[in-house]
Amino acid sequence: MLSVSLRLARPHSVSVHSLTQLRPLIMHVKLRSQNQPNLVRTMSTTRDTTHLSDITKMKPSTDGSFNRQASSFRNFIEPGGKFAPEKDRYRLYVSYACPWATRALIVRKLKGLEDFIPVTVVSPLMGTSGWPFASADPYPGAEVDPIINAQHVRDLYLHASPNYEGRFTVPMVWDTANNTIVNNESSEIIRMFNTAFNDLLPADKAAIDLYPEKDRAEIDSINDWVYPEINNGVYRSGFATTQEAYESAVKLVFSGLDKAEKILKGKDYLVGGKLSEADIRLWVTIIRFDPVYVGHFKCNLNTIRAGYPEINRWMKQLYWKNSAFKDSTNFEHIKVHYYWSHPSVNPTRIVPVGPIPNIEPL
Ligand SMILES: N[C@@H](CCC(=O)N[C@@H](CS)C(=O)NCC(=O)O)C(=O)O
Repeated sequence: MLSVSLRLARPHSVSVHSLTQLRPLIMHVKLRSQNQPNLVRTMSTTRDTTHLSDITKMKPSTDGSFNRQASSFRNFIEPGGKFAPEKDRYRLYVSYACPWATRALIVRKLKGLEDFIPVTVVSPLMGTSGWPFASADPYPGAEVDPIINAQHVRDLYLHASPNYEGRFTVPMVWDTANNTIVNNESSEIIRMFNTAFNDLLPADKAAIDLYPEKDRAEIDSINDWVYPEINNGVYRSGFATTQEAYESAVKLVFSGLDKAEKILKGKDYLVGGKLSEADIRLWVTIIRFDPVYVGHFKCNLNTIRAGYPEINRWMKQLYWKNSAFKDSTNFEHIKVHYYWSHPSVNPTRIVPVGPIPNIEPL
């Protein structure tokens, strides 16, 4: 059975268009459901960490709203620092499903860092032990961990910090020189990638600045509402456990989209007439909106394609005209992850077939 799903592996940017195409995926998902160990022996510990990795054990606040935990590893790669920029010293761990990880993938590619910072992709089937590598779940497109042969992302966290009590999230940047985690906060990872390696990069890549001094105030002011209202807003809508918490979250999502629609009217970019981190941070949520958030997270007051023509145009242009965006997007991993990995939201784990297409042509 295992070899069946491997043989049917498809290139990562192919989207699921029909029931026939979904079949191998469904077989894989069934297999995976039968194999969910709660306690996994890691390189450094055998303590039960399911309260940190099992999303169904996540506690909402008393009013039913979802609160995201702050990231724990907040070091910076910088010239002259403990974490100096060096080729092949750092590894980026990602899920193609995850919007925060996609931020890091896009910036890595835009800055030409593929030869400097290798990437490892996890399986989209995040279960009770968190994100699995291909050795634990050989899902098409997933990879094994080449550093410590971790079975799950949590093994790396516990290797770096055996008493770690946070969540085992991606994206995460690993330092092979010190065998530790540098950073697991995407907003900081993209800032590091934007500048830290500039001295090692060819001039054209070093010159790319996604957070230019002159536009910083405007980028910051957009990020300040895009994160709570849109990026995290969709999660607050989907993970709400009371009607009131859901309704206030979903309304905020759409008021955020209304603002973005106005700003993008007749424009290709949010700030300064050029691509910036503000575009990347908004885009990773918008690309998932119609395929996942409308249904799975109940953000269904409208869709991007029917209700937000300016956002839709901006999203499509970035996807179809800039390979950093398209190559960082894997609709199959995105859809399967959300619909499979949140059993409290979708207990049947059925993955909807639509929308078709996942993104419209230009
Ligand atoms: N603040 C983090 C959030 C990252 C995050 O929440 N990633 C999710 C996937 S989209 C994750 O890995 N969740 C695993 C878990 O919470 O157990 C960032 O922006 O980097």
